[in-house]
Amino acid sequence: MNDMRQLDSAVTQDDIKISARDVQVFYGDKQAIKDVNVEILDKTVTAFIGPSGCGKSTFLRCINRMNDTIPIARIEGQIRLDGEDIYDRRVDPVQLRAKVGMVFQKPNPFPKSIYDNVAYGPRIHGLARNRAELDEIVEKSLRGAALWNEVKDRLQEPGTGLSGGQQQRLCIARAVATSPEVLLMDEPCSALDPIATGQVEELIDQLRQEFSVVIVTHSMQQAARVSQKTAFFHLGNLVEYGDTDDIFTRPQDPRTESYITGRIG
Ligand SMILES: Nc1ncnc2c1ncn2[C@@H]1O[C@H](COP(=O)(O)OP(=O)(O)OP(=O)(O)O)[C@@H](O)[C@H]1O
Repeated sequence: MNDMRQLDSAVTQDDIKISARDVQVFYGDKQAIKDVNVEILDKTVTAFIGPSGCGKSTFLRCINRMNDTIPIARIEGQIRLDGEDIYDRRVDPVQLRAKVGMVFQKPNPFPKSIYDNVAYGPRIHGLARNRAELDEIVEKSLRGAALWNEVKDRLQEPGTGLSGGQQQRLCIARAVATSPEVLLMDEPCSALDPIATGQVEELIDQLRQEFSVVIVTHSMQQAARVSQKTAFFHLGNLVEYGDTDDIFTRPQDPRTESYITGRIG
């Protein structure tokens, strides 16, 4: 069992969006995640930090069952979204991923127009009854991703023709278009310059007004800037979880302290 810090008593059951219980992940015989227990709050940005290879991305991918796509990956334990077990046999992973969207390290727009990139999810999930409704969703999502003003006059141009930072915001628009409840972001700024990084960070802060955001980051400065909660992972263990301010100023575990002061990692 990890010596994880408890949530503060002000947190109620309603605030908990995701709860993970005794989660283990294996790739073949190798264990990548060990006995992770954590509650992720709604309308909050949670940062996952820790040295390379400690399991941050593996655990993130458990939350929308992206690990299902890796044949040798096996998960034990339980992850609940609003109290529902997401690994229950009746849960359709495609539906789950509409509710729990994901943005990857490298912007990966589809080889389609800007419009069609954003319209893709709503089309496959039947979220619009007609073209006007679809137009509305596309505009709202692009506005939500702070990209509308830059692309409104060229919606039919390819998404791949945008700058890296614009492409990442397009991927965020694509993820928010299905009205997700949780947005998972795996190092979303690592391929971006400082200006584009600033724009995406500002966006993350706006997105948490609507839903729960979980971000994997190598940058402790970024974790401190964007998150309210931080989870520190080390060698597959969730070592410490708590308010971001506390993790960075008063870590309880010597491994967390070593990492934030640059002694491990
Ligand atoms: N598809 C895979 N097949 C086999 N092993 C994997 C796979 N993906 C990850 N691993 C292993 O699982 C462990 C955790 O990797 P993971 O990518 O989750 O760590 P991370 O903390 O996100 O690392 P980084 O910060 O470098 O991205 C590592 O030992 C890694 O080699």
